[in-house]
Amino acid sequence: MSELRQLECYIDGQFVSSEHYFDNVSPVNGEVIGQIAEADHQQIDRAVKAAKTAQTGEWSRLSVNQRCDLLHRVADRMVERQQEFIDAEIADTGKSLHQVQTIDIPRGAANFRAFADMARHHSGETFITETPTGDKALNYSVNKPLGVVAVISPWNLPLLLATWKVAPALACGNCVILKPSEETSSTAYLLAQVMDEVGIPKGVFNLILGRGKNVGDAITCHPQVDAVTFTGASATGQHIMKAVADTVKPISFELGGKNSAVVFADADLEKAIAGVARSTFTNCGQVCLCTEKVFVHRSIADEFIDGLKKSAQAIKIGYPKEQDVFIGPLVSKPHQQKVLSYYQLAKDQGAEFIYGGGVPPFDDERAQGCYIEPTIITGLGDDNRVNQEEIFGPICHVSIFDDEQEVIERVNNTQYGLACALWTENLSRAHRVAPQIDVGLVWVNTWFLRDLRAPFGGVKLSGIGREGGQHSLSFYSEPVNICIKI
Ligand SMILES: O=C(O)C(=O)/C=C/C=C/O
Repeated sequence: MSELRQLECYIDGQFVSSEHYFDNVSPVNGEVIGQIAEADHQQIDRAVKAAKTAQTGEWSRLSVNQRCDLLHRVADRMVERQQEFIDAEIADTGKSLHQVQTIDIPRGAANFRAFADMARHHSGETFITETPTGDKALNYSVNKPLGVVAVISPWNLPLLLATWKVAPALACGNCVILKPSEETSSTAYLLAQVMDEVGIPKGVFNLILGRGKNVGDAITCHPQVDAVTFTGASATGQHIMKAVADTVKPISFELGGKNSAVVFADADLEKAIAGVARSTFTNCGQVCLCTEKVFVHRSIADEFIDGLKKSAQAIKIGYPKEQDVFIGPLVSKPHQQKVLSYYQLAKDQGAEFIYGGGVPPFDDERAQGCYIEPTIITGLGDDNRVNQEEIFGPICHVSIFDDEQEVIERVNNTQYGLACALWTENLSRAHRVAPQIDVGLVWVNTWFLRDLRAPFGGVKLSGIGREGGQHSLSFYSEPVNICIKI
């Protein structure tokens, strides 16, 4: 961990020091665990220019197979260094060892392998054309890289979400400027080391560190940045969209959510209780796909709520590496204050607290951390701010419904449209209801079960576009139609 005491930018194949640094603070106990560089605009310009130059250098002369073999080597090296990635992700986020070992870090290498393999089969289209006037032509398309892609990644699943975009961007032949969240830059720094060790040509992958407010626009608005892909808060997405509008560059946004879980009377109640507890409290509620609204059928409401409360009570909160810990702290003091402000709002609005509502009474260094209690509330209307605004913490509001059409309308009563989890053992109901929910992802009798080939993204305030499988290959490429007169 000592080498993570000072995180540097990686520009044009070199780790470079910066004039300014800011503290990396542990969310477990509030201690300063290191320093993070803050790039200046000259460094950002150098990184973008290096990426532009690399675009027409050795990287562009590699075959797709050579490029994808290199990305498999990146994955291999990440696996070799996985313990360092695990320790770094935990140091930055405080999330549990179980979560980091089973979700965050394995998906880093998996993202590189998945997109390296998909890119090998990224094909074009071919048409033999005969026009009404008797002209004949061969029309085909070739896929070219966009050029320099800015990847702006969030703090909730740092390595998973950075590689979810860096992998396909590189697999499609682009060069990348990665700007991780200032809250969680350590695994991105290790990724830069891996790129360097594997021999990704200089300038192809660049790491720019710093606080979004100081470096974000300088990256996204840079005239030689050809595309922007961002996962994070909807408000930030709106800001980026405005900032880059004059350059008309392609954007791919996976933004906020206010996701529902619906438990029908014909659900397997035990599975639904466990599934909703998982979709609400995983990663301390800090996943864009997490459940914040639960709709349960009246006939099973008491039993369900009792079961969900017992699940919340059984959650062990503690040190990330403590045995059986399910959740650690929230990512930062400001975020803890934001989530607590919604707990207070719920209290002020007269919500009934079924469980939680405060901060765990740690009497040790964790009292200086960003811990918070898993919370279950009920009694607020669908239009209440608590039920309309993304909280991004371990809290859900439970509402009762009576019939299918009613609950579909209530689930869709939101500005967001990312994910939904339906719990029913009735196949017809599952297939009937799922398409009526205005989101990008519907899970039935599960949650966060992911196929990297499937379209991933949201509608309304939850984002623009889809990534995953062919959708990533399409976003990170420019198809060119070539027409040959024959
Ligand atoms: O699982 C994924 O590929 C993904 O993108 C997850 C996003 C979660 C955002 O908070």
